[in-house]
Amino acid sequence: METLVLPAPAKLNLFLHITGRRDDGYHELQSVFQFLDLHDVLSFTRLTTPAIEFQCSAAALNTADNLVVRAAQLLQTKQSVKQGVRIILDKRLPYGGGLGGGSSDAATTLLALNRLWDLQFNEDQLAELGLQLGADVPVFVRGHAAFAEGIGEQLYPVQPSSPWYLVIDPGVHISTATLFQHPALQRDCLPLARETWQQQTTQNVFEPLVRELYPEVAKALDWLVEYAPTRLTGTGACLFGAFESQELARAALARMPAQWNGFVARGLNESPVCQQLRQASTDNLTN
Ligand SMILES: C[C@@](CO)(OP(=O)(O)O)[C@H](O)COP(=O)(O)OP(=O)(O)OC[C@H]1O[C@@H](n2ccc(N)nc2=O)[C@H](O)[C@@H]1O
Ligand SMILES: Nc1ncnc2c1ncn2[C@@H]1O[C@H](COP(=O)(O)OP(=O)(O)O)[C@@H](O)[C@H]1O
Repeated sequence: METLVLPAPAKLNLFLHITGRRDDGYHELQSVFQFLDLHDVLSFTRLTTPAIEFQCSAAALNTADNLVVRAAQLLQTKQSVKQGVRIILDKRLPYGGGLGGGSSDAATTLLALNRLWDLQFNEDQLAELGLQLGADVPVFVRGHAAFAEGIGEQLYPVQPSSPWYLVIDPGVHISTATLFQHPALQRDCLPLARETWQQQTTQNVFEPLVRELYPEVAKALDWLVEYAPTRLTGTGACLFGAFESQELARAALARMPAQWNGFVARGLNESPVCQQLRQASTDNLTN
C-alpha cells in the first residue's frame, strides 16, 4: 500500500480589489496571495479498487461534497482512473474565514493524486482543473505567492516580505457568495500596475462592507490596528496584522480578548506542499 502525506497551507489576501464584473456574474479581481506556515494535513493511500474513501477530523466537513472528494472525483473521471484512494484530512485551519483552507485541501488533493495515480498532468492542466473547483484553487496548485488577476486564475509570482502575522478569527460566519452580490460592494477599482503594487495604496474592498454588516469583525479590526497594520483576508471574517517579529505578534496575541481565536504564523512565498513534492517524492512514498 502506498501512502503520501502532504500539507495544505492557508493563504492571506494582502489586498483585494474588484475591477469589474463578468457576464457570468463572477468578479474580476486584483489581489496578492501569500501563504502561511499553518496548514491542514492530508494523507492519501492508494486503493486498487476505484473507491474514494474520505474521513475528516472536523465532523461538519465529513461529507461527500467536501472539496477534497470533488477534486479526487474530477481527476478520476477526467482520466478514467481505475484506482481509488483513501483520504484522511486532519483539519487544522479555521474554515469559511477567508484563509482558503478548502481550496488548499483541493489543490493538495490534485497534486497528490496526480503523483499517486501517475496521471502526468502538468502544472497548467492541474491549475485549470482546480479552477473548476473554486477561484482560489489555482494559486495553491502553482505554489508561489502571486499577484492575481481575472477571477484569481491569472497568476504572476511575486516576492513580498514575509512578516509574522497575528491572524484573528472573530468567530463570525460570512458567505462569500452573498458578499459578492451585495449592492454596496465597490466594483470599480482602477487597475494597478502589477510591477509597482507595493508602492501603491491598496485595500480589501470587502472591509467597509464587512465592518458594517458584522460589528464583531469591526471590533477585532479596531483592536488589532492598535498593534500593527491590519486587514481583512478574502471576504473574511479572518483578519491579520503584520509584525516585525514573532515575539511582537505573540505579545499582541497574549493580550487578545478571549472571545476571539487567534494564531501567529509566518508569511511564506513558496507553498510547503509544492516544495515537499519537488524535493523528495520517493521519501514520501512508503511501501
Ligand atoms: C474572495 C476570495 C479571495 O481570495 O477568497 P475567500 O474569501 O473565499 O477565501 C476568492 O476570490 C473566492 O474564491 P473561492 O472561495 O474559491 O470562490 P468560489 O467558490 O469560486 O465562488 C464562490 C462565489 O463567490 C462569487 N465570486 C467568487 C469569485 C469571484 N472572482 N467572483 C465572484 O463573484 C460567486 O458568486 C461564487 O459563486
Ligand atoms: N476541505 C474543506 N475545508 C474547508 N472547507 C471546505 C472543505 N470542503 C468544502 N468546504 C466548504 O468550503 C467553505 C469555504 O471554506 P474555506 O476554503 O476554508 O474558506 P474561505 O473560502 O472562506 O477561504 C466552507 O465553509 C465549507 O463549507
